[in-house]
Amino acid sequence: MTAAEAPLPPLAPRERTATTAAERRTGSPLAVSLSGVRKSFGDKTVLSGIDLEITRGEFVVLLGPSGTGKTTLLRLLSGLEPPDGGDVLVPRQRTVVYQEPRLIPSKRVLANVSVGQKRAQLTRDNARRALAEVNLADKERAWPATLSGGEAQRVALARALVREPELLLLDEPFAALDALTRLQMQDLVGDLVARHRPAVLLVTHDVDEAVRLADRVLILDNGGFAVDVDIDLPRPRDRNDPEALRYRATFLAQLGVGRPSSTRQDIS
Ligand SMILES: Nc1ncnc2c1ncn2[C@@H]1O[C@H](COP(=O)(O)OP(=O)(O)OP(=O)(O)O)[C@@H](O)[C@H]1O
Repeated sequence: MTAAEAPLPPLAPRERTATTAAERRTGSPLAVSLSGVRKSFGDKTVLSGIDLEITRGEFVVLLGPSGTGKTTLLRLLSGLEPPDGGDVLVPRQRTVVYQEPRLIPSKRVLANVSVGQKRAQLTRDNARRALAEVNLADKERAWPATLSGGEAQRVALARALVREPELLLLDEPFAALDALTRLQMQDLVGDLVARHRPAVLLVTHDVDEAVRLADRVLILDNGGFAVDVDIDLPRPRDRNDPEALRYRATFLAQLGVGRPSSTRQDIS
């Protein structure tokens, strides 16, 4: 079963009568709502009552020390992992991009982009448009094995885009790329998200990536969010901007790197 088919209840923002804090803050309808979500593996509690709202078009980056539950939270949102308790409301149209592109070696690039889609829902034209959006129009007949790592990851992005997700889940999608390609991919993803406006949850270990891309940064620690802060910086962002450096230093400190621990109050 694909994530898009997983049996989680869809959120229907237009049917909501009450306006949530997140909707008031951003002016956009809600895409994700978690309430009191708990998850343990054996006697290890990973998520101990998570509340989270993400609005349509909001780019949320999730940081946290290794093993704190970032991927578990992403898997809950994708529908691949059931919660032990609490409510998970996500849109039906959601898709995940992973660290590795997960292309089908025996299918050409265009077929990889449209894989799993019903003919009625998706024409080859849509797949071609998505490939053009990731600057790979000339690769539609290429085999995955002939692509560079960055190209393969752009095909994975096109495959996600073509589904027009309301929720885009990104699980360290740039982690395996070289530094220059990583920066180019960050810009590309930033542009694509601005154009398509899904809600986004990006899991990463890269604090610079968080400051460059996020509308909002969460740091997961000890089963809950130690930090939940809006990144109030104009785009495109300059990583050497003093305010960007201040966010960076604060997040690193919260993650136990650099100066002593800081919290949300230091930033806002
Ligand atoms: N299926 C599972 N069975 C048992 N334990 C699990 C399972 N999935 C995750 N865990 C445990 O839950 C904790 C959180 O794992 P998770 O992969 O979500 O962390 P993470 O923050 O994404 O880590 P990293 O940054 O290292 O990728 C870890 O201690 C992990 O060993």
